[in-house]
Amino acid sequence: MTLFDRLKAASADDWTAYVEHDFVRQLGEGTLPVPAFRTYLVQDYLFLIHFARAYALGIFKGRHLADMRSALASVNAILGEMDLHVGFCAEWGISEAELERTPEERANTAYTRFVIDAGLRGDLLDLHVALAPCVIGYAEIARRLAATAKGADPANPYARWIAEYSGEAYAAVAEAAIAKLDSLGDELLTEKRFTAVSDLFAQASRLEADFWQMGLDAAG
Ligand SMILES: Cc1ncc(CO)c(N)n1
Repeated sequence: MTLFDRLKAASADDWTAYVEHDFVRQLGEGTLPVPAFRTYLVQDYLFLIHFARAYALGIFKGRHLADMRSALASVNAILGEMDLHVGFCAEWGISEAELERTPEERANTAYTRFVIDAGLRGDLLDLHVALAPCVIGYAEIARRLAATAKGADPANPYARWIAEYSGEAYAAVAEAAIAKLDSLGDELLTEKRFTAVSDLFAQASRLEADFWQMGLDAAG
């Protein structure tokens, strides 16, 4: 069993509330109100900036060159993908100026700063456990949606989002994150520490669910 599967099993209810959130269900069915998705997209731009900062912290916290290099590659990948995200936002009529000027929603602040704090206070294992629900969760969500008729239907307005996160490139990122958790666990996890690490995973999963809810709330 991977450490990721063990963490997921220990937080089964929080995990399910995140990956099967109403926002996700409506995204898959193509019924999600556009204002909910737009709010989500703008906030996700702001989220990704802090996500890059969290990986940058991984360079700082790395004990081995390999850890520092893989964190650097992640920072590069996220910053590179910001262009894609900006382009995707443009398709939804969201300009770069709007992305820049929109204030961060509190659910976004809570989540991103929680992850950064987990890494600041702890070590690389704490940081990667706090990051796991984001990276690995999106792959799991999109894979499930892509396997449904409505999720795979090009007429679904959210088909591109589903395709992006269910694609091979993102699946490889998620697989790497699962493997990274295992190698960090081998190095740093003790059974005594499991509860604290599991609490981080559960909290990050709840904050992901709040992030979806933020989108739904914006649609009223
Ligand atoms: C809120 C959130 N979680 C996870 C991901 C996956 O990278 C994302 N883009 N946004």
